[in-house]
Amino acid sequence: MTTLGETTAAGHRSGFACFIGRPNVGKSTLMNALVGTKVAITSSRPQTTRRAIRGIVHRPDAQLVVVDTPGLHKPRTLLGERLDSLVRSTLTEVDVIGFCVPADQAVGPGDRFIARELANVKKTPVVAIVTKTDLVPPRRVAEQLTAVAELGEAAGVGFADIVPCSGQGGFQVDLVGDLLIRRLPEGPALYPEGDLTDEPEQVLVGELIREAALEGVRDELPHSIAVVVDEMAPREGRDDLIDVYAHLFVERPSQKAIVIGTKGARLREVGTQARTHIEALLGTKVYLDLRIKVAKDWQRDPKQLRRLGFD
Ligand SMILES: Nc1nc2c(ncn2[C@@H]2O[C@H](COP(=O)(O)OP(=O)(O)OP(=O)(O)O)[C@@H](O)[C@H]2O)c(=O)[nH]1
Repeated sequence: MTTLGETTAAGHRSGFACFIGRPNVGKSTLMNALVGTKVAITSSRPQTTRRAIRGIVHRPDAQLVVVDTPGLHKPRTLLGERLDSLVRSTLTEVDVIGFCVPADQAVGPGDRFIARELANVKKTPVVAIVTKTDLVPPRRVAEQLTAVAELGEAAGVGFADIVPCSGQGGFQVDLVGDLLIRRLPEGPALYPEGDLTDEPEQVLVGELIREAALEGVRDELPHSIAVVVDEMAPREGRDDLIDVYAHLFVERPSQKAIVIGTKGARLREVGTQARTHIEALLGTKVYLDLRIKVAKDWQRDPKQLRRLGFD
């Protein structure tokens, strides 16, 4: 479904990265600084992975896709006995990991816990990033770089690089990008250039809604249901909520009544079920605005078919 970019020039690199670190160490800020725009999420599903995509760094020589590590933003999970399996599998599936440790706090048990976990992920290179350097004097940054190097040695993680940066201040953000990209395999762009919203994901979301609507309906109705996702975007000022606006089309008013159900009960159920699945797909909370419309005999109308995505 995704059109691959044409950039297959020799030496072009592409792949996936994730950031890991204690809560509040500046992972999201750094990700957004790297991507260059405030993309809370653009979520697509490359190959079979179920990771939500946080953003894509497009460069002439490389494409770096930053994926989310679900759960790690939540202190309870992070400081718990173990990382959940989803996070573990993310760590093994990406090409490079950025391990964030803030410059303004001493290396502590939380960092050591993560470092030990990273030591188990043998195949994936880890770039250690000392974040928030703008908050401390240079001497302190230097001390923290040493402390992080020692942390790596003690835990048995061989850091590929250790780099100081400030996502907020824009200090060495490009260098962080360079160091991550250096660890990616050679390959063509995975997403079209400039593409941060992605239609394929919208198609998948539409499918989830259709699936929920089909549950329990019989006869010819399933073929009469089509879903179009009109818009999907992060809620302004929030990076943990995505608004999804969708229309569910049926062919006749009688079908509309069936889908809506008594006092709207069925449509509400469809919405709830679809939302749960979309949230699992995107790895974030979702507000779903689902409306139903009659598109008379759309299956026989070429114009309607095109509009509903059946080219
Ligand atoms: N001074 C300064 N503050 C920063 C920097 N990066 C992040 N912050 C601040 O630190 C706080 C946490 O930043 P986030 O980017 O949300 O950190 P996070 O690691 O993604 O946090 P969780 O999602 O909770 O794990 C916010 O108040 C940011 O504004 C930085 O480079 N310098």
